[in-house]
Amino acid sequence: MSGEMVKQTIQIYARVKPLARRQQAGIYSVGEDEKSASSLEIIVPRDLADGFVNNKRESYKFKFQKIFDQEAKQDAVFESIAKPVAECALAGYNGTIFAYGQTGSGKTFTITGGAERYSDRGIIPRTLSYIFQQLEKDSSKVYTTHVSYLEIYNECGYDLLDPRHEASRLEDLPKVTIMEDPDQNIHLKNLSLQQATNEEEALNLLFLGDTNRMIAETPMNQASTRSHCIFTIHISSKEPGSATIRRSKLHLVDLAGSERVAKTGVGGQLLTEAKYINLSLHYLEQVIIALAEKHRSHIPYRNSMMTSVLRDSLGGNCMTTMIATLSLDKRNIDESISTCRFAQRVALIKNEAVLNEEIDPRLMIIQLKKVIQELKDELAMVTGERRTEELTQEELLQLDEIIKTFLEDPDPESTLDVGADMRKIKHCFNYIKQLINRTNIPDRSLLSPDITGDEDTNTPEKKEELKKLRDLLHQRDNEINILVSMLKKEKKKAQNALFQLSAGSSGLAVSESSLSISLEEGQRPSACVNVEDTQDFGSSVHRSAFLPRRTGSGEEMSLGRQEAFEIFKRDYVDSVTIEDNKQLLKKRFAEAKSLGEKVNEVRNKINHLKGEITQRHMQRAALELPAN
Ligand SMILES: Nc1ncnc2c1ncn2[C@@H]1O[C@H](COP(=O)(O)OP(=O)(O)OP(=O)(O)O)[C@@H](O)[C@H]1O
Repeated sequence: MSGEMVKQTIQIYARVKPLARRQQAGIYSVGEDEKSASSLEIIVPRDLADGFVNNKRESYKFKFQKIFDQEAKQDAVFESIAKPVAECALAGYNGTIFAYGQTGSGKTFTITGGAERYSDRGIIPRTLSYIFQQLEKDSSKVYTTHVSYLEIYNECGYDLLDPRHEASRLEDLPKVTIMEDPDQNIHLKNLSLQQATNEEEALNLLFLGDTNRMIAETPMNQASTRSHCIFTIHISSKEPGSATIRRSKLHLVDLAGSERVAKTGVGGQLLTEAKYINLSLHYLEQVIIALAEKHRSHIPYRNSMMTSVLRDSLGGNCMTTMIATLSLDKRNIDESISTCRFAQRVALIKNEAVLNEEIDPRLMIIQLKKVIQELKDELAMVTGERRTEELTQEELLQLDEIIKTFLEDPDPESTLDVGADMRKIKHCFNYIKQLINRTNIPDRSLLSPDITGDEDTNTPEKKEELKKLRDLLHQRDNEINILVSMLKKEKKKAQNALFQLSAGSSGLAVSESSLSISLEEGQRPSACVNVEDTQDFGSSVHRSAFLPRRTGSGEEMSLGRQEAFEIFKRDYVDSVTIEDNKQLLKKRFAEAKSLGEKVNEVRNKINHLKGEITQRHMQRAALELPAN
């Protein structure tokens, strides 16, 4: 892990549920006293406090990031609370949003949503929709998304996406268990990660999980108020060709109802453990108390499954947000006060979210292999150890290309760099030796005037002549260079023309003919180059252009070349990029295909309707005729 870190306390929000018709309103007010905070004041009514020795406070004030009052709509809640967390998850940070409150206060409504109206969709479907919209827009990265849906009931974990839910009783399903690795990372056994490539697939998984949650619920077992549900979106992203992968998890958590067995006194004195309905919420509170205390080294995460699963979200590597759901009618004032108190403690917890980056091992291996080869070559040079295995066909072709470029380069400063490999250096010498041997220049003194040792060259006239001849040679060299570059241009033009020609006849022919050119060039044996050949740059192209076209080029490649091509494909540094782009292309193709199918369907419908209309017209015309 590396990269940037964001330190942030857990953000707390409150949401007040609208009053039901017969409920008596409690007294509270929402104040926007500061720029980045709001406050909620709850007044304890006199009649509730009656009967006690009344020296207790009557008004309680709590601070939240923002308070959503009764009329707040789902889209506003999503925009303020969930969108920023979803953005962080897209950027590679972990995020958690959890709803905490008493039974019936609107946790499920806020996290999942109501089923009656589309506008009642909660945070999970809206977040999925937002995330997939963003992924569609960003073609600079390759994204993979998975979801998982965990239910914790009575300290046992269940996979809500397990298809066996329908047929089996909850007790018979395999339990999700916690495993901890040596680095203290939590892994969940028996919890499935299902890939979702688009919003629809992800929503189907959410519905499947919600259905499974309801199946397990019987009148005797009001699981939803007693169980915790954690819907997790797992996102991984990578730039094509880059070795770095970012992974993030976004937990959307609907906790169990937080109410206590016996109502607390209005003052809210602490109750003993036994009075908690839900022991795991008690342990959650313990963790939060421990985290809020300074200098506490031991945090009791392990006491419950829920705190173990959410360990990263509480005082760890995560951007966490809590929504306190409140049912502020008169009867629930004390529960609301205890929910708010809990939230105030949660707000003290500091998290440190780091960018979750890791290196893709496939690309790392390719890069390291290259480095190893370079080091081996250098080592062989230094130790004088000879490398005996023959250079491959591919290496020889590459070398010839480098030598040719070097020889053609008019710049006298240019160097021939083939790396620290004795075999390659030898090959270069051989190449140049053969080149010289094959140039049948009659006057050898022109080739290397300094080593002929001819006495006559010392006379002033001879010297003058020699200088002239050298100048002439230099001039000729320049002319040759100009001609060579002209030829190259012509070659390119010819190739382009060839391309256009073939493209005109069929798209496939283009790739075939261009392949035949490269093969033709590649076939020239590297050791038999002569000056005539090297200067006849255009010839191979022209020749190949009129050669019969190869069909099924792959079959006609020699075994060695085919193998070399496979190796090249595998080891080419951009192979992963190409692979990634292929995947993207495949995805786009599938999208285009399904759109095409839809268009066809609609077209068929239109045709069908047209047919019906024509028939109606005819019927009507037939009816009207006798009347006229
Ligand atoms: N903001 C809201 N607007 C409209 N209806 C709401 C709102 N909040 C909650 N409700 C309704 O109140 C009822 C109870 O809410 P919900 O089931 O979300 O509570 P809960 O806190 O999840 O309860 P439990 O702990 O039993 O799961 C539901 O019928 C829900 O539709």
